[in-house]
Amino acid sequence: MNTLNTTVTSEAEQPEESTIPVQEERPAETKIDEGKTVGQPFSEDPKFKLRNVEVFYGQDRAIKNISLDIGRNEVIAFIGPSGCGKSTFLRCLNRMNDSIDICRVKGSLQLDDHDIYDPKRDVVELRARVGMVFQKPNPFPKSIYDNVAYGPRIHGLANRKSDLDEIVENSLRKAGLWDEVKDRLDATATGMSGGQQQRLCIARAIAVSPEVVLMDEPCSALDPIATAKIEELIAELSESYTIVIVTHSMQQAARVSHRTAYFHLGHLVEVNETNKVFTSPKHQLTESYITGRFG
Ligand SMILES: Nc1ncnc2c1ncn2[C@@H]1O[C@H](COP(=O)(O)OP(=O)(O)OP(=O)(O)O)[C@@H](O)[C@H]1O
Repeated sequence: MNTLNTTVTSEAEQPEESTIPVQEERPAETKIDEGKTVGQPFSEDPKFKLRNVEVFYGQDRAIKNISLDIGRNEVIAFIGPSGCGKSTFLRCLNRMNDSIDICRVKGSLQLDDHDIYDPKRDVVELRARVGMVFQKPNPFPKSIYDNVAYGPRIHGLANRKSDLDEIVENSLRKAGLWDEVKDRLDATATGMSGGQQQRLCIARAIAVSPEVVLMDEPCSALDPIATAKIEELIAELSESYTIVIVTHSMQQAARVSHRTAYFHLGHLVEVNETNKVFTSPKHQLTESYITGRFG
């Protein structure tokens, strides 16, 4: 994991600029070459192999010829200024963009060497394998137990009540929530704190045994203590799952991810090991962003 700033602390306590050491020499790359990403966008034996990906909203091209591998059991952070395409690219990975009528995805997107956009693909099954946690916790207005049991029930993962109980308990344990809720599993989930609700959403996502968890700014609605809990959880989950996290917090990217990808105006400008991105960025746009000159 990164060597920059491993202590989990609140963003409020740390101005973004203060912990980012800046290299003495300016990065060599200055221009954006469409389709070219500096650093290490490719890996051996990737979980996701994404090539020449373009995403259009109507006539507008939001993602511009991006190629990237995402490794197995890797935590990769997507960073970049608002509107640069991080969420759009993330949502391609489990076809969440399908629900937006004007959205069109081009290029080759493979999960374990199989086309994610194959028209014959079962999208419900895809989303069980590639789960998602959103910015705002969105538990169902049901009990804590039923939130976690929902996915396993619809996917037929448990034949007996005792099997379902076991899945619910294990998922809540992995999400670091079991001890807080074990005596009130029948209570309604919407009565929990924001941080608890977000951990419940993580438990719900992992209850169907996904291989990948996508997280779109999972801590942006949480206080520093709840944020720290989610970050600890990401570190634990990374032993079993591939995790892709969109974040506006560079400290968070530095704390939780192995690699960081810097997006700019729909381009993937730079990808590298997280500590390299933050200590010796190869592209001037990355450097400008991480040193707070824009974004
Ligand atoms: N549903 C949509 N319809 C039309 N355009 C959209 C839609 N969603 C996103 N866009 C556009 O696509 C571009 C990329 O947006 P996206 O939300 O992916 O960026 P982002 O980097 O995640 O931004 P933020 O950090 O603000 O969440 C922006 O220009 C945005 O306006």
